[in-house]
Amino acid sequence: MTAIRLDAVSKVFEGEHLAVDELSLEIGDGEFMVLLGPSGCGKTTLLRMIAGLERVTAGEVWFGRTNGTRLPPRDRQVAMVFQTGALYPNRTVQENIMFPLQIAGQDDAQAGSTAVGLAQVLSIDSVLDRMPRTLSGGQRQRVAIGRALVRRPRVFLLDEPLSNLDATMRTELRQEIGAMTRDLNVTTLYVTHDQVEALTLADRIAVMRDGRIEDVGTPTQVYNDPATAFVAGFLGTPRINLMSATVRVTAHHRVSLDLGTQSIHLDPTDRRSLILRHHDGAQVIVGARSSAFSLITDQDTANRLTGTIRAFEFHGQQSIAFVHCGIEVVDPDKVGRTTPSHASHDGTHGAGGTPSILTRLRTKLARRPPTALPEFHGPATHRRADLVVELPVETELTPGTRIHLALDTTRIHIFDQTGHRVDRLTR
Ligand SMILES: Nc1ncnc2c1ncn2[C@@H]1O[C@H](COP(=O)(O)OP(=O)(O)OP(=O)(O)O)[C@@H](O)[C@H]1O
Repeated sequence: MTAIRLDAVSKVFEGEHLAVDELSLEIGDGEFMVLLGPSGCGKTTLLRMIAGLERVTAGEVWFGRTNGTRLPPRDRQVAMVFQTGALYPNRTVQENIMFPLQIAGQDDAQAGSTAVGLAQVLSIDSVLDRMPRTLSGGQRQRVAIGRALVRRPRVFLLDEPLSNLDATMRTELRQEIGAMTRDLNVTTLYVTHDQVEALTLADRIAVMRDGRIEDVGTPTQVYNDPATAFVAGFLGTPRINLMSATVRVTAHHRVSLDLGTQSIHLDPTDRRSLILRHHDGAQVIVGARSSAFSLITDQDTANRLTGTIRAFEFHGQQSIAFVHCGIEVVDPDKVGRTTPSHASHDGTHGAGGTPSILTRLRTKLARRPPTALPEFHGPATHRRADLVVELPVETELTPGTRIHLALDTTRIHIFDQTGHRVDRLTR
């Protein structure tokens, strides 16, 4: 069953800032959904609209079969934890956790014993009598989580709850949050811009950009089969290489991807050949993760790219080479942003055919001078033009060395000029 359904939800701040743009999303009962996206894409705003802390400008928020769009926060059975869990400074840990139960009318003994039980699960039972100011950041977050969960909410919302913790504490608490929410079977929406948190915690990830969702799926789906170049670029370290290419089709329907000074050829049996063979001359973007390349010595290998090492870094488990191949490399953050995403379509009309605030806002945004918008191809800085390649740690290369790389074409993704996949497998 669906626990939360967002139906074309939008938020406009101060009459002109479109923070969330007709966003639709369903979260299943007991599901752990992670909302992942860069700073400012609207994650917190969306969470606050679900909690009822922010009014929606348009669209609807459903909790199961109840339309909760206009419900006051206290009637939504939603609990929220923020970046820094705000605690009552003059109450002990136990008093903080049991407080929501007391407010709900439970007697002190019962509320106290529930709080102690939850504190044990959260590994803070040894600090029950301490005041918040004497706790570490991680302990404070645990108390905030305990206080949020003590009333068994229908929906648990977490807004970057680990961002102020050190790396060790982050990993520890991350695992505990995952285990606890699954044990309690509480529907959870977790906001982060950290891809590791998203990939490790989520049942499904929704990747947000500019107030919209670009992709939703399991961690494996969004990582291995991303919907857009932006999603491909947001997940994975090092970031995926996006190469500007032109499709070339020979008389025998052999497809190659012309990268400017070099080219790669697709196997005739590769399904991408079948997709691209009718698109001779089309401009595409080829996505290849750094691990899809390997260093070769044989100059005759098909799909060989030649380049010069610009920088070479030791990363412990592997080495990373920055290779100048003379190929135009595309910035994932800029693809598909030639116009503001929210200006690209209209259609939202108020009653009686009057353009709604969203339609008027989109028109206004579309009229802005193009100088305000990012360019499709950024200036070809040296760094942007490098391919980033993962090599075995024992490899030793110095800047200036000329190398040959084989590209495993079965692992590439093909995007159109707007950054949408043309060779998607799943979903
Ligand atoms: N109260 C407000 N008034 C005006 N603009 C706002 C308000 N709150 C948020 N915004 C704007 O809405 C956009 C989305 O903000 P939001 O905080 O939801 O993003 P976010 O993805 O959560 O970012 P971060 O990861 O940095 O917290 C931003 O451009 C932000 O400046």
